[in-house]
Amino acid sequence: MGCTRGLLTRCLCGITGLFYPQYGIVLDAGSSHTNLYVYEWPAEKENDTGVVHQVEVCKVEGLGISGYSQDTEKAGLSLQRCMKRAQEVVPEHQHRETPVYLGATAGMRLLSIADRVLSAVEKTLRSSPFNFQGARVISGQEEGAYGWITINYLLGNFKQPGWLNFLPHLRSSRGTSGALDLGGASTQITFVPDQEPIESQENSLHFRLYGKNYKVYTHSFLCYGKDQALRLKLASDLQASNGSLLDPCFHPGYLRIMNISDLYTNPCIANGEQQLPFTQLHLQGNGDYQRCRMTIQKIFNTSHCPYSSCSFNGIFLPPLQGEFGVSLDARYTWREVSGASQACDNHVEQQASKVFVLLQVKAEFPKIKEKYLSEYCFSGTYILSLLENGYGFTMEKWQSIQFLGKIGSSDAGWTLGYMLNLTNMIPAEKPPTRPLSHASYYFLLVLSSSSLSL
Ligand SMILES: Nc1nc2c(ncn2[C@@H]2O[C@H](COP(=O)(O)OP(=O)(O)O)[C@@H](O)[C@H]2O)c(=O)[nH]1
Ligand SMILES: [Ca+2]
Repeated sequence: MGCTRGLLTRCLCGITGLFYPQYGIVLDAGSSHTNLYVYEWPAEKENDTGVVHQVEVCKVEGLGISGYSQDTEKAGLSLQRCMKRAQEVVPEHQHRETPVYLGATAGMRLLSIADRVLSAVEKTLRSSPFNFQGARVISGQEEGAYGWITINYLLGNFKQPGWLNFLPHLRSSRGTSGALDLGGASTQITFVPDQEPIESQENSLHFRLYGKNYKVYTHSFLCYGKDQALRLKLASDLQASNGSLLDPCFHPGYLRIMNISDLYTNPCIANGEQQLPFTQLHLQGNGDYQRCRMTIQKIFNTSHCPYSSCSFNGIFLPPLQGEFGVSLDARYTWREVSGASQACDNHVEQQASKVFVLLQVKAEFPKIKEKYLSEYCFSGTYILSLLENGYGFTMEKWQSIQFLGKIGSSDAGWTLGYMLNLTNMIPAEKPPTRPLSHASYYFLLVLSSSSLSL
């Protein structure tokens, strides 16, 4: 319908344009995999809180984009299937106006040739019909901040009930939730501490959202995502071994042979390869939850703290306060956390029961891919160690932790917060409460103009 003719059609266009939901696309290029998210919101409410929601998630097949460093073209090609899926989800007449963003996280922070991979990815995204808005490596601080914004936006914690505007002195400082995100190559902790000031500048964020100021603490531990943490642990265990390891963090019956060079050609592991008199690691599982905790404990250096309080490796951490949501990737880990001691602690008397244990773990978690299943003992035990020994979540504070997969229809994770920020959908000031919504305002306008022209 052409929108250039008379007032009435122009207004009608205005109204129908308001009724079209709007869309945004974000690709989360993680160290182990990429997910594409499509978000939707009603056009006339975009500055309200809690109205943007996820309508599609497409898991990109293959590696995380940093895994294509030897063949960067494939990094771009790997995204094509999900980009096609996004074209089916977003109505065709809105493709050109729909922004698409790609944010890459820790896997790309660790890659020296990240730019080459990003330019291959950019080529694919530019060739799509959407409005390409950039592909970049986001910082650990951004990843923590946007994860915090996502969780609190979806929980409605930025929404101040309307009646409080008439009694500002009574305005409830409705609390916000802390956000914990455990990836494969990094992990983030973000929350509003009670204690002021935040002693280290690099951990301090200031937000003004919907008319309220937030002083937020965040830290991203590069190399402490669960995949890199395993490498840190093995590199430490290796120093006191002759090339074969009985590892309590793997279930009995687990066998793995690794090239030492694969372990040490990784920016997370400080050099140590040349001192080793062997080139391969023979790893055999002999699951023991408590001993596994002890071998993991070694990768958290708590020997020095230049602040009033620290987490580990000399990083400032104010006293924990409030509720915490553990986001997305850790959801998988929650299954592992709840099954950790079971997945590790199978004292095995004889060969037969080793097979039984493996089958039992498989039986317990039939849908889980073999790759993840084999690391259940380690990854479940790792998140427990990270929370308790790394961050100091004592057992009673555990009640304050919610393992979040989705909040409503939307995955918890940094991508929604990233898009809200880039599309300016979180105003610094609270939008004026409109007596009428745009749509009803237009409708009345049309009604009055058509009665005039009749
Ligand atoms: N157990 C399990 N883990 C998963 C699954 N999918 C992804 N993960 C893990 O979740 C983590 C995702 O990390 P990712 O976001 O790629 O890395 P980041 O760049 O550090 O954020 C990795 O450790 C993956 O192995 C799954 O289906 N099951
Ligand atoms: Ca991630």
